[in-house]
Amino acid sequence: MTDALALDGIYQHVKGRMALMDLRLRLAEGDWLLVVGPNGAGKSLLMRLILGLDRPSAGTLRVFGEDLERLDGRAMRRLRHQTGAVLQGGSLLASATVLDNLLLPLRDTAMTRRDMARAARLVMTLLQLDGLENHPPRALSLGQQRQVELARALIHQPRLLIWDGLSDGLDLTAIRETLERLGKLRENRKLTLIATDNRPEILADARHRVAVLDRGRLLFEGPATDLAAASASRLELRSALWGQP
Ligand SMILES: Nc1ncnc2c1ncn2[C@@H]1O[C@H](COP(=O)(O)OP(=O)(O)OP(=O)(O)O)[C@@H](O)[C@H]1O
Repeated sequence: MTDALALDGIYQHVKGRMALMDLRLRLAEGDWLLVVGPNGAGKSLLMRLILGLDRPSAGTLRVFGEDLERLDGRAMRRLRHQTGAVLQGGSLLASATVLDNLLLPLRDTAMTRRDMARAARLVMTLLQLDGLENHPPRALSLGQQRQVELARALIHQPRLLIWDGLSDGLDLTAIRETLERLGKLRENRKLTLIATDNRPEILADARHRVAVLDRGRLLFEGPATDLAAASASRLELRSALWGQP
């Protein structure tokens, strides 16, 4: 079976220094990976590479078997359609309603207005946003705005979801509940998820794979259940997670 994601020897040079070093990673379809690391570890840079927004300085990156380096514009657009992204910094259009924000990814598709409305209803119900369609984003809480961004990233039924900054606008309970809701998409459609955060607390009850990134290096990658044992014997891992030995 084709991997959802395969990174081999990825390096990224940013403004005179190496910001990502020799990253190797494989995810099967339906795998979920939480990437944790302190500020500046390189999480957002990595997400941008996976989304094809930046190109790596070296190494190979395949998404659903496609080598991003070799894709022409058309193939990249096709691949982007299989991917949804929630990035840091908030990205909702302030002048549009929640519904119009949600429909943005469907703008250039052949979908009918009716199918679009159905797709919007599905993601709004999944993320418990019903009733908010005609509100402007500023009328929503930060957490609701984040959920709208998430709904927009899911409206075209992507196979891969990138969520950079789980705790932006959401507390640990809201993150857990949201991941549980997304679990339906994993069961029904084999959604692959890569999510990042700088708070190791989000790993407390993680049931999936986790990775620890620190200063551009992947210090750990594996089942969440193996992390405690690994960090008990590795000072650098404890220090990356908790900032102390
Ligand atoms: N456009 C840029 N110009 C210069 N340096 C950059 C740029 N983007 C990222 N960096 C640097 O690359 C490193 C990794 O940044 P990145 O944003 O990926 O970290 P992060 O792990 O996502 O951090 P955070 O948890 O704060 O979001 C940092 O040292 C950052 O300063």
